[in-house]
Amino acid sequence: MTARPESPYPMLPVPEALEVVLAQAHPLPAQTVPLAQALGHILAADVVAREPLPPFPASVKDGYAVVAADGPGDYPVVGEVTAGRVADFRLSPGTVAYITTGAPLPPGADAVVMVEETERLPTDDGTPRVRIHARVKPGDDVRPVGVDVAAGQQVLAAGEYIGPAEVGLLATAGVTQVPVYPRPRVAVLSTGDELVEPDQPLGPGQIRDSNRAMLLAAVAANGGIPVDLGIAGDSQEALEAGVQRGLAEADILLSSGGVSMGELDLIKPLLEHAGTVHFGRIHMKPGKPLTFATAQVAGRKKLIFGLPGNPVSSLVTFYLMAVPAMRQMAGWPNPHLPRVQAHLAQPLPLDAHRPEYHRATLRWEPSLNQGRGGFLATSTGSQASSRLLSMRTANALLELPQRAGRLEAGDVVTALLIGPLG
Ligand SMILES: Nc1nc2c(c(=O)[nH]1)N[C@H]1C(S)=C(S)[C@@H](COP(=O)(O)OP(=O)(O)OC[C@H]3O[C@@H](n4cnc5c(N)ncnc54)[C@H](O)[C@@H]3O)O[C@H]1N2
Ligand code: MOO
Repeated sequence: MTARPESPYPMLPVPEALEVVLAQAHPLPAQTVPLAQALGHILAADVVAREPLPPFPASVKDGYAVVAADGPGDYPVVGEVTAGRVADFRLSPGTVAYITTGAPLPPGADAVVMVEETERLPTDDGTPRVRIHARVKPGDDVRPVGVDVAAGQQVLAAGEYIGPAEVGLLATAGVTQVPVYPRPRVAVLSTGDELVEPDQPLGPGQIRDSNRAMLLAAVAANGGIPVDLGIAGDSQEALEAGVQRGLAEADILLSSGGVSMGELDLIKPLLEHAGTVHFGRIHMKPGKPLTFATAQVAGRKKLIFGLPGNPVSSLVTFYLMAVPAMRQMAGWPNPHLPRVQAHLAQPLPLDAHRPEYHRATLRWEPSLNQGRGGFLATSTGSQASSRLLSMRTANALLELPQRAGRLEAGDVVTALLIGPLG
């Protein structure tokens, strides 16, 4: 009797595999990008404001600049200051000046009365007059110099994510060349003789290549720069050429297909040859044959994920392993997918042999937790690795334990977020 074929690769638990991946993923060398391209990057240096904001005492309201000690009464309006101008006069006690929101307070004034607390009076000599109804204190409705941002204050720290507010703070500080960690370039190669381009009719035995379009989109959606390597057939030469091109052009290479036990599953041996294979199987479903390798190319370490060919397996393992690696290379201090608790909307069968990452759609349900609210997880249905419809509308992967039996509706599980909670 001959020995049964068996994979030589130990099956790593997912948390251990993720540690192995993250130990290899290092932030890319920092660069400078124009402010208009900074969104979505991680800042690589602290940002300090040189000037205070506001740089002058500024009115908070549309109304009248006054000397607070004057109190309510009728006053001549001796001038006006609108935002962007400065007063060419000094306000004396017993007079007021018209002012708009954001305009510099004229010298001599120490407070603002909003227009709703005043009344225009008829004029006899051409000088406008106003009745002030409100009593104000010095400083009322005035933003002192530096109240929003002090000169020398640190407004952003290295390691922070640049969202819209941070773009605004960079603009406030006058930083138009922004030090950031670049987005990783991620190349995507589909493998398999059965694959044709999505615009092709299907011949016998053929299917359309869905993984490449999907993974290129997933790379872009997760902050990477996608690089399309096309389809490589199941030959050593074609695969080798695809892998070499990916390693030359990108920081991370994603291949899909050809990593399990078939005679044409050539990716593992090819990666053993091209670099170091760190693991060749993980203890989970779907995506058991995920293979992770690194290669040194022109002095730079490249990461390679041999994703399983089944469309669901490739996308799930992309989220679990490649997204954290991409984030770490892009400078994220915490590269992990966010995790929340969710209540099951229906019973779910468990797998006795592997922990499962069950695709589900999470939404906020106000009636959960005795009316305090919580996330309700609705399964996407049959979880076959080939059924991409099981990823449709999924914004979470439920972390189901390896065990016989099932979970019941209402049971609480942890969920990794892979999409917006819309
Ligand atoms: N004897 C064993 N067979 C298999 C095992 C095993 O342990 N022993 N593992 C199974 C598991 S789990 C998975 S997952 C798959 C992964 O297989 P491969 O990575 O080798 O992928 P392929 O065999 O090339 O393809 C699998 C499946 O996916 C389709 N595919 C591949 N690429 C694409 C693409 N770009 N777009 C759409 N569909 C694609 C392909 O046609 C196959 O149907 O292996 C099991 N087998
Ligand atoms: O792990 Mo495979 O992904 O079950 O189909």
